This record gives sequence, structure tokens and C-alpha cells, in this order.
Amino acid sequence: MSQTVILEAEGVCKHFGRLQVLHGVDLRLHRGEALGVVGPNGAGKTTLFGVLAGTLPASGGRVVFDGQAIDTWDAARRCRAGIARTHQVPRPFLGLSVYENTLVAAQHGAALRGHAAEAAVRHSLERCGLADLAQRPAATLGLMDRKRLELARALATQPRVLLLDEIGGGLTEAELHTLSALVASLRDEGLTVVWIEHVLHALLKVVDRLVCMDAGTVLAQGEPHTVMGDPRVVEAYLGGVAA
Ligand SMILES: Nc1ncnc2c1ncn2[C@@H]1O[C@H](COP(=O)(O)OP(=O)(O)OP(=O)(O)O)[C@@H](O)[C@H]1O
Repeated sequence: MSQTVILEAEGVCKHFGRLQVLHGVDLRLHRGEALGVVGPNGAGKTTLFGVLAGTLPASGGRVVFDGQAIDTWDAARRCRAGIARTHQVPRPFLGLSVYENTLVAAQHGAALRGHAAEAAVRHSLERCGLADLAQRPAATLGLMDRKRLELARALATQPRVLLLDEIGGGLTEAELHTLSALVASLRDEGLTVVWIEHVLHALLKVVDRLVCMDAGTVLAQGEPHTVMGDPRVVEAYLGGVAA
């Protein structure tokens, strides 16, 4: 795995009014790796994603993508540059088809038009196992297919970095197995992935490194099983019981 840093948070702070949620987070993402992010509810994981993706302005620190400071870039510009994210609760356009939902992402997220947009949509739907459901209205999809669509919409923006926010929640064991295999294959094809997840066994099958956050700071990071066995992680995240 290359050790080139593609995305970096340096001393990132975030306040919501008087509530400080991120307290100087340092995070380095290496090109081509899959990085897992775990931590107790309220640790600031999703807030960090917002700051990286540009949907939330940081209150301090900086974010560097591919060697450039991107703090002044809005979310649309970051997406066009190659940072895509999924959300905990998928919110597709319910009245549009799977195809149309993904086309909107290709057009708005990556500014693709015509054949290039159609090719990106077809490829994303095939990658996510949705090709046969392309004409289905999004409103008729079950949970797993909504998650597939959320992923396909992110892929249609042609990302270099993919931020996955708890995409495994609510899935069956068989669905989790499929999801882990899909995320691993995306990483194996060269996509850089950051995955926030509470379903630990699904996450640990895939990630190369793990970060544990607690109370707006990075508590531990490194080789996944070493991090999960770290006494501070066991105490803060696993309620004192080792995984
Ligand atoms: N827009 C907001 N306004 C005020 N407080 C917020 C806002 N967004 C998040 N918070 C607070 O920031 C803290 C961190 O939330 P965040 O969602 O980032 O945590 P998390 O680690 O992703 O948690 P979870 O695992 O439950 O998703 C929480 O206390 C939350 O209530």
C-alpha cells in the first residue's frame, strides 16, 4: 500500500454554539487504504465527515486534499474534486428511479453530461448490484437496495475518496457479508475509503487501519485488532469488555 497522504485533517475543531464537538482532530488518510472509524455515540465521527466533505465548516484547523488546503471549498467543489460521502440514513429522491437518482449524482456531483454521465451511472449500478433494478422507483426499494443506491450515487460522482457513514446499520448477516465484500473490492480497485461503522465484524473484515474517536479526539489508531484491544478503547467504546 502506498503511504502517500491523500486527505488530511490537521487540528480540526468544531463548535456548535457553545458545544465543542471536535477538539483538534489529526487524521491522515493514505491513498488506496481502507480506514475504519469507530467510537461511542456522540464521539464526533459524523461531524468529522461533515468537515471533511465540506457540509460543515470547521471552527479551527485545516483540511488538506491531495496537497491542497480545501477549507474554503464548499461541498460541491470537494465532490467534483473527488471526495464523496454516503449518509447514515439514505435519502434518495423517492419519486425518481434508481437510474435517475444515480444520474442526478453523476451530473451534479461530477458535472458529467451525455454519454459520460450515462456510462458512469451504468458502471456504478453494475458495481453495486443494481443494474436489474435501474428502472424501479427508489420508493419501492428495501433497506439493502437503498444502501446500494446510496453507494451507487456516491460512486457515480467518480470519487477518489469515499466516506461511508454507518452503511451497515440494520442489515442482515448475509447483507453485511455482501456489503463488506463490495467495499473491499472498491478498495482493491484503488479507491480510498473511510468507513464509520458500529457493526464491528463487518468493518474489521475490510479495513487496513482503524481510528477510535472519543469525545471529539482520536483516542487510538493503528492496526485494527491492536486498536480494538487497546485498554482505552475497551474502556471508552466497548464498555470495559474486550471485543
Ligand atoms: N448540528 C448540530 N448542532 C448541535 N449539536 C450537534 C450537531 N450535530 C452534531 N451535534 C452533536 O455533536 C456531538 C457529536 O455528534 P456526531 O453525530 O458527530 O457523533 P457520532 O460519533 O457520529 O455519533 P453516532 O455514532 O451516534 O452517529 C453529539 O453530541 C451531537 O449531539
